[in-house]
Amino acid sequence: MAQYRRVSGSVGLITLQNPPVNALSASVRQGIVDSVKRALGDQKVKSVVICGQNGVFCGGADIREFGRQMSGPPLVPMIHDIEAANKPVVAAIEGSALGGGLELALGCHYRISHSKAVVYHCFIMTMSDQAKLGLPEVTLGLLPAAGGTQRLPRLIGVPAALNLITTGRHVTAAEALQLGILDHVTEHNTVDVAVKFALSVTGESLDGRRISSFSCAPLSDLDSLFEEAMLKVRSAARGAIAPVACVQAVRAAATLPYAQGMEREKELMATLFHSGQARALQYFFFAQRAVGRWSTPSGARWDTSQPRPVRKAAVIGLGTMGRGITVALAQAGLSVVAVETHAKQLMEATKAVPSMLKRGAVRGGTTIEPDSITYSQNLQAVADVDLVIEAVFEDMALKEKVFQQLSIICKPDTLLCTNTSSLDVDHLASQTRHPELVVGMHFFAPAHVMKLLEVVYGRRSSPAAVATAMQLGKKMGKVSVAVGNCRGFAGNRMLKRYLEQAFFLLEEGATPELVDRALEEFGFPMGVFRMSDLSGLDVGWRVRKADGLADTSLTGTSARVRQGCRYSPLGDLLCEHGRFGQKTGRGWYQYDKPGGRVAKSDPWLHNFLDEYRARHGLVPRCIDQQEVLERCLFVLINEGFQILEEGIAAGPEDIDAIYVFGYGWPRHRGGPMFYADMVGLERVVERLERYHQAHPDVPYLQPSGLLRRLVANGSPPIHKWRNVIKNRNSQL
Ligand SMILES: CCC/C=C/C(=O)SCCNC(=O)CCNC(=O)[C@H](O)C(C)(C)COP(=O)([O-])OP(=O)([O-])OC[C@H]1O[C@@H](n2cnc3c(N)ncnc32)[C@H](O)[C@@H]1OP(=O)([O-])[O-]
Repeated sequence: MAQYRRVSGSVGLITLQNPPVNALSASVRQGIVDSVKRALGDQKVKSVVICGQNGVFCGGADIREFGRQMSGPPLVPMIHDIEAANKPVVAAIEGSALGGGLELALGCHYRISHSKAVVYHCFIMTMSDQAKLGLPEVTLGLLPAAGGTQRLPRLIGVPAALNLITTGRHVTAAEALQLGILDHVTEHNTVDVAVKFALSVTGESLDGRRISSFSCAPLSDLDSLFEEAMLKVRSAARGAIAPVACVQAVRAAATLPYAQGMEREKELMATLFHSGQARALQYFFFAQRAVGRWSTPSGARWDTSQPRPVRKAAVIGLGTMGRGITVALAQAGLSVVAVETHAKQLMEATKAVPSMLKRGAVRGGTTIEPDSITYSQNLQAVADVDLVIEAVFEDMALKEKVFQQLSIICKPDTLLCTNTSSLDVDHLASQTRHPELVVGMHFFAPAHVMKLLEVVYGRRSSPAAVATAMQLGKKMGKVSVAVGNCRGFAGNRMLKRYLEQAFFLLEEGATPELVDRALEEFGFPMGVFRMSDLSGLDVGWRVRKADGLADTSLTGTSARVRQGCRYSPLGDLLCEHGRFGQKTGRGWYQYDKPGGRVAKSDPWLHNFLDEYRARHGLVPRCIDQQEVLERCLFVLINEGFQILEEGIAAGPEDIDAIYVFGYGWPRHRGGPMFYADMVGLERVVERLERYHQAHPDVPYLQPSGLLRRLVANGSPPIHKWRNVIKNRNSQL
């Protein structure tokens, strides 16, 4: 709803009231319509201010209403009536003006916002503008269809509007002022300033204040500007339709009169509104927030577990991961002790880390105090820290030793975290005096850039330990997802199945190019083989060797079988040929030099595959893209259901967040579990069964118990899966 009152004698003050972000629900829209009518009809009122309750102007349309039958007054005529008003209307923007919230402000005659100059946050100095403005609809699979695509280009010009609308990025009040979105910023109380301003413009002509009457600033080569914009969104969006529609809508603003532009905006929105991509992106919006409400099977929860304060942290091991973690901690304002026992590696890190920090500071517009990090070759340097993140080589014996030492050196209440990507967290905990203070913090490379953090709780991890790791992740700007302890945790455990299928497809006749093309057309930034070349084939090989799997001396049928299941030694054989991927200039593809980035098809690899198939009596067959997608994705999804069944992840949102933020799953497809829901659970079961019949030596193709149960329960929508997971006999 919206509250209306008269202030300072002649200003009608309309306050949006819909906590927490004053989203424009039906009742808020009705409240605005009623209040504007009242203000315009009251002769004592000479001007109007619109603001939001609790320091937030408006977070936009109420996303929860999108999937339902819309009721209440629509936004477009509501904003039109505000713009057409014969009394000045001023938007007082605190907190956020996003989506429909900014579109509402663009309908007002003046916009004033809050900007705070400088904030010192531990060692980092940031220019902090409290208000954030933007049109993020594209991130929800939509476009700003309450006039945003037509007013913004008229106000700030086509290139700047294209940038904001196609990326959905939020801008600070300072940038918004510079762009011309705002008329004024203040460090004082925004509503008070807006009321004073409203009094000062009473009676002034509004002719030059209605944005819909503006023309877009003329540009010399409009066609090439839009062609370029289209190419850019198509290459960045990888199949997402909303950015393309956004470009088309802005083009309408640049080429058509306002009324026709609005018609075009409406038409384009109609194509997006009920699309699967919009559903996926809106699901993902809420999924990201759901992962913050974590819980563990032992009863620890986000709202009852108190995190400990962490001011000083240590990182052990300054290889690629350790350096990235050090940077992420320093960027979060922590004091960091960075320990590396190898002198050469330490020396390299003392050069690399500051330059990574510098690059990050330039990108983020911040300055950083390099003294926040101290380097040491001696583990004793961690004696007084609150939390340690171990990032040494992925070797259990080495990690055991480190944990035993840490347990002696550190304060008794220091949290001990491991950045292992698959090893047993409970086993590491058992090496310490306080196993309840041990958790996994599984970062993804590069650790200072990638958004995902898997927080792995062990059997004995205390609620406070989990809460502390989750909160620290958030402080580092990560999406922290709490998962249980098992081999590979959630993400890598699912990935293993996906990789296996990709190898099997090669054995059966596919090429890396075919598999990668199918996955990239699906929306992954890189197919599985291009990705393996980038991350290095030797990483998995080392793990397989440690597990006793990578034995290429085996011949005959046993060469392709391990523990009674089908196994492909292709990756092991490539490594034996010294083909580790980009770093050696050869992998599943060839590169112009070691470290080269451009993957080229490699005739050697194709010959190698032919010979391999001939050696093992495998007759290559024609494999199409659909089979590639079904085999690779459905097996990964199936493992996801198994993970849910075992309680390793608490809900499908956790798995989807892990895959979107950590593994490049296209966001406009919502994540693997949402994708399964979209495809239809029955179909997933049917295809898995079919592939399992064809490949009985691959047990993971058998549909998981939970997947079958969901189908038996009538394939409920994804938001009801948790009920079935909780209640094994659920009939919903
Ligand atoms: C014709 C149509 C044209 C217009 C289209 C649009 O406007 S499309 C919209 C364009 N607008 C956007 O895309 C803006 C989306 N919102 C944001 O980006 C951020 O919420 C924020 C920056 C406003 C505040 O960040 P923060 O970290 O302070 O807070 P937080 O993020 O944790 O959210 C707190 C709670 O509020 C909930 N909620 C939030 N917004 C909405 C909403 N619009 N609706 C419903 N609910 C919303 C959120 O789910 C969470 O609920 P929970 O989990 O507690 O039950």
